[in-house]
Amino acid sequence: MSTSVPLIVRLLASSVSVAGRAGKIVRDVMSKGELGIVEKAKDDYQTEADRSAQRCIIASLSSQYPKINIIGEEDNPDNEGDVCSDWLTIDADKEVLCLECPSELQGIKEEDIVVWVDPLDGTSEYTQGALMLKRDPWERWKMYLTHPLISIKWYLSLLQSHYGFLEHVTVLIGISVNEKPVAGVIHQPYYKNVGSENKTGRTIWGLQEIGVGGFTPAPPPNSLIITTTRSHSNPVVEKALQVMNASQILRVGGAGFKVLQLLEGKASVYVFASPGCKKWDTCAPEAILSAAGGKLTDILGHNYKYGASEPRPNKTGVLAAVNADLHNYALNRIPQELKEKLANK
Ligand SMILES: Nc1ncnc2c1ncn2[C@@H]1O[C@H](COP(=O)(O)O)[C@@H](OP(=O)(O)O)[C@H]1O
Ligand SMILES: [Mg+2]
Ligand SMILES: [Mg+2]
Ligand SMILES: [Mg+2]
Repeated sequence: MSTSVPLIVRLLASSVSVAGRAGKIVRDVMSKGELGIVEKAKDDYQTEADRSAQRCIIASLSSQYPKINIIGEEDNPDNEGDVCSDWLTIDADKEVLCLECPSELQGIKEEDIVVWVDPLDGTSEYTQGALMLKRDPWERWKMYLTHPLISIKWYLSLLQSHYGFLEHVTVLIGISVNEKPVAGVIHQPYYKNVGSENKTGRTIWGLQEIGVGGFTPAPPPNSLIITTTRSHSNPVVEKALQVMNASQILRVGGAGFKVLQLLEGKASVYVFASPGCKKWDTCAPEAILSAAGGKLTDILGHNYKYGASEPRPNKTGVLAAVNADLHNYALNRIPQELKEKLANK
């Protein structure tokens, strides 16, 4: 790769390639069927796919950009240095390499950059998607035959909903400079490309001032559609949803997938009044959403900072929208009392 390409553009191009490699690891772990689930905390799981994908991403990026501070979600105490050569990816996406460098980022050095890695966003949906894939096809038919009350239609819809969860899974690589997310990658390992392209997965990228790529942006829906957590709700999260007066609430997994829904016109606002999300969940989605003209802040309307010493939790929740007007609308609807509750937690 030519070093005449500006650092931030090279790093984004490398991140696009390595996110695709990590996505393949995520699919391979699922195909082998041994997920190696570890419960890190209540409602917080890690699988072999989270561990392996993170090792692949961190080893690949740090071998090429040794002075960049790379922070990943998972602790991998036993195997930090053990990465097979097949996982080391030094390719760079050719289309991204041709991008212009934003004027503000022309002189930056590796030391100025912090990369936030979420090797698998939507782990809860990944493990639940696995439940259905693991079942033996013969067992499925036996289940149908021995339960005459279960209609084929009902069974197919159940199957579809579990397979559907895998679509929520993403690999997130967020690039921040001077505490601000400036570029990012969301890779969706289970996205099904329709039409002539016979490949699974897609990679969306964004770069400040330049724009977004890897998908076709769509205008927001005509009515207010909110996207929120599927697996980490609580009474405060629900209260913040009730006050929105939305026409529809979509409950899906992962911060990456929810921001994809905003970018693709499936939803207009992402509301999560909980301290559960961390910097690696929001860095890449925020960078891409801002590059597309959207906005992601906490529930109080403040920007998160992405310096290496910042606390990992996004303590005051997440509020994101496809544009500043909708963000403002949602911000004004959240009661002060609820904002204070999160701020004082
Ligand atoms: N209460 C909670 N405890 C732990 N993690 C939480 C959480 N609420 C949200 N998160 C994390 O935030 C991300 C998005 O959550 P959700 O799908 O509920 O919107 C997930 O990332 P991971 O899947 O990478 O762990 C999830 O684990
Ligand atoms: Mg996790
Ligand atoms: Mg995550
Ligand atoms: Mg994760």
